[in-house]
Amino acid sequence: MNGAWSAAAIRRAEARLMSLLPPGALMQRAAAGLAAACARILRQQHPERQGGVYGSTVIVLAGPGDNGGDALYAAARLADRGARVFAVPVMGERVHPLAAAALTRAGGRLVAQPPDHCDLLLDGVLGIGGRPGLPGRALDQLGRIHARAVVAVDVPSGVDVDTGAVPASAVTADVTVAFGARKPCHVLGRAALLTGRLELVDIGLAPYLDPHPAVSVADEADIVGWWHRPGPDDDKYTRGVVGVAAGSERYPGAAVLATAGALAGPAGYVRYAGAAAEAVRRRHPEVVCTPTVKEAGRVQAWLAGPGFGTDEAALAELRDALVSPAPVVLDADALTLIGEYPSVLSRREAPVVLTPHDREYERLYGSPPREDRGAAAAALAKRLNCTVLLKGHHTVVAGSDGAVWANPTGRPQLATAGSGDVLAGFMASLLASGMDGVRAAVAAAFVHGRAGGIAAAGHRTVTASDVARALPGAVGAVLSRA
Ligand SMILES: NC(=O)C1=CN([C@@H]2O[C@H](COP(=O)(O)OP(=O)(O)OC[C@H]3O[C@@H](n4cnc5c(N)ncnc54)[C@H](OP(=O)(O)O)[C@@H]3O)[C@@H](O)[C@H]2O)[C@@H](O)CC1
Ligand SMILES: Nc1ncnc2c1ncn2[C@@H]1O[C@H](COP(=O)(O)OP(=O)(O)O)[C@@H](O)[C@H]1O
Ligand SMILES: [K+]
Repeated sequence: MNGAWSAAAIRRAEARLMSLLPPGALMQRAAAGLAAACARILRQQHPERQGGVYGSTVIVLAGPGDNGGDALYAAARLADRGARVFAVPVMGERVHPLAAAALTRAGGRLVAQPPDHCDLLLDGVLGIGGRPGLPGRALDQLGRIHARAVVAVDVPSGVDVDTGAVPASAVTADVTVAFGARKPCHVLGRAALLTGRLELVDIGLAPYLDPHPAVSVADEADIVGWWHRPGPDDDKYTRGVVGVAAGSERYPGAAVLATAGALAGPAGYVRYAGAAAEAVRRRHPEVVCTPTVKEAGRVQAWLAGPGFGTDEAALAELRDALVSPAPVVLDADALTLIGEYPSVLSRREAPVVLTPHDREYERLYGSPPREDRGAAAAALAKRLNCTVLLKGHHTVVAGSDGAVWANPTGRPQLATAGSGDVLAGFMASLLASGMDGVRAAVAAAFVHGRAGGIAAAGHRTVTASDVARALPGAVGAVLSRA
C-alpha cells in the first residue's frame, strides 16, 4: 500500500529526521534528487547532446520559502553541469539566501525578466507551506514562458496540498518531483491532474512518518493479498454467489453489463433477478436467471440498481435486496431511490457500498461534492454508515470510519455509458467472495481502471462492452504483476 501524508504529518516526520542530521542536509538530499530528475528529463529532450544538461536553458520560479530553496540548489547543480539558468524571485526579493548564493556561484543569474523560451521550467514557488493560489508575478511568468517541460518541486504550486482542491490559480506540471512521501494533492481531485507524472525522491523520511497516511493508495500487491483464489476444496458456492438486480425491459443493457462485470470477478456463481433475463441469458449462458430478488435464493452479495427504474416495483426489489443479510452494492437507480426514501437503509446492518457520481452524490447528500473529494466521500459514508465510492477522475473510496483511498488507475475514456454498471457488478463479485466493503470498492476501481487502459490501448475508442471484455485480462495482469 502506498499512502499520502498531510503537510502537518510531513513536517512532524521532517522534524524528527532533521534533529538527527547536520543543518541543511535534508534540503541537499532533496535538491540532489530533484537535479537528477531534471537531468533525466533534459536527456530525454536532447538525446544527441552529451549528458543533456550542457547547453540547455532552465528557468526557476523561486518563491520565498524552502521550496524555492530546493529549486535554486537543484538549479545550481544543473548550472554546474553547463545549463544556462535564470531564476526569477516571484515574491518581492524574498528568496532562500544560501540557495540563491549557491546558484550565483555556479554561474546562474537572478533576473526579473527571463527568456521567454526554455527547455525546463522549475516551479519552486510554493511547497507544503503554500496556501492555494499563486502570487501575481508567478502567474505573469507562467503566462509568457514557453517551456518544453514544467517540473513542479514537491507539489504543483497553488494547489491545496492537503485536499487536492484547486480553488485558485495553480501550476500545471508535466512532472512533479516529490520529497519523502506523496501528499494528498498528488492523488486526489484536480490537483492530481496538475501533478502530471509523479517522481518520488527518497530523503529518508519513511521511518519517521505516522503509520496511518491521510489517504491510502492501493497497489497490485494489495489486490493480490485481498483476492480470494479458489483452492482445491472450493466449489462454486464456497467461492461466493453474487446476485445482480439490474436492468428492465426498457434497459436490458444494464443487466447484461452488470452481469458481465460480476462474471469477471472471483465469485463462483452469478444469479440475475429482473426483467431482462432474456438478454442476459443470450449473452451470458452461465448466469442463472429469476424474475425477482425473492426468487433468486441465497447469495453472498447483491448488486441493486443499474437500469432497474425508480418505480414502485423497483423500490420493492431494492427493499428485498436490503432485507438480505448479505453485503449490497447500490448503484444508479438504487441511489436515486435511497435519496428519495432514505429510511430504506435505516434498519440495515450488513455492509452497503454506494457508488455515486457527482449528480447522484448530490441527490444523496443534498449538495454537490466539495472540491475536497476525500472529505466529501467520507462525510456521506459517515452519514449513511456505508462505504462510498465517489466516481470520477481519481475515484475516491471512503469507509464509514473515515478511511480515505484514492484510486491510481483509470482514464477519462471510462466515462462512457454503462461502464459504471460493469464496475458495480465486478464489485459485487468481490464482496461475494468475502472481501470487505472498502477493499472491494478499492480493488474494483483499481482493476476497472486497468481494464479501461487495456481497452483504450492505441487510442482506441472505448465502450462499456469493451471495458467488460477487458476485465478478465485486467484481473490477470494485476494478479500476476505483484
Ligand atoms: N518537509 C520536508 O521533509 C522537506 C521539505 N523541503 C522543502 O520545503 C518545502 C516547504 O518549505 P516552506 O515551509 O518554507 O514553505 P514553502 O511552501 O516553500 O513557502 C512558504 C512561504 O510562502 C508564502 N506563501 C504561502 N502561500 C502563499 C501564496 N498563496 N502566495 C504567496 N505566498 C505564499 C509564505 O509566506 P507567509 O505569507 O506565510 O509569510 C511562506 O513564506 C517543501 O515543500 C519542500 O520543497 C525540502 O527542502 C527538504 C525536506
Ligand atoms: N473524467 C473521468 N476520468 C476517468 N474516469 C472517469 C471520468 N468520468 C467518469 N469516469 C469513470 O467512468 C465510470 C462511469 O460510471 P457511471 O457514471 O456510473 O456511468 P454509467 O452510469 O453510464 O455506467 C466510473 O467508473 C467513473 O469513475
Ligand atoms: K512547487
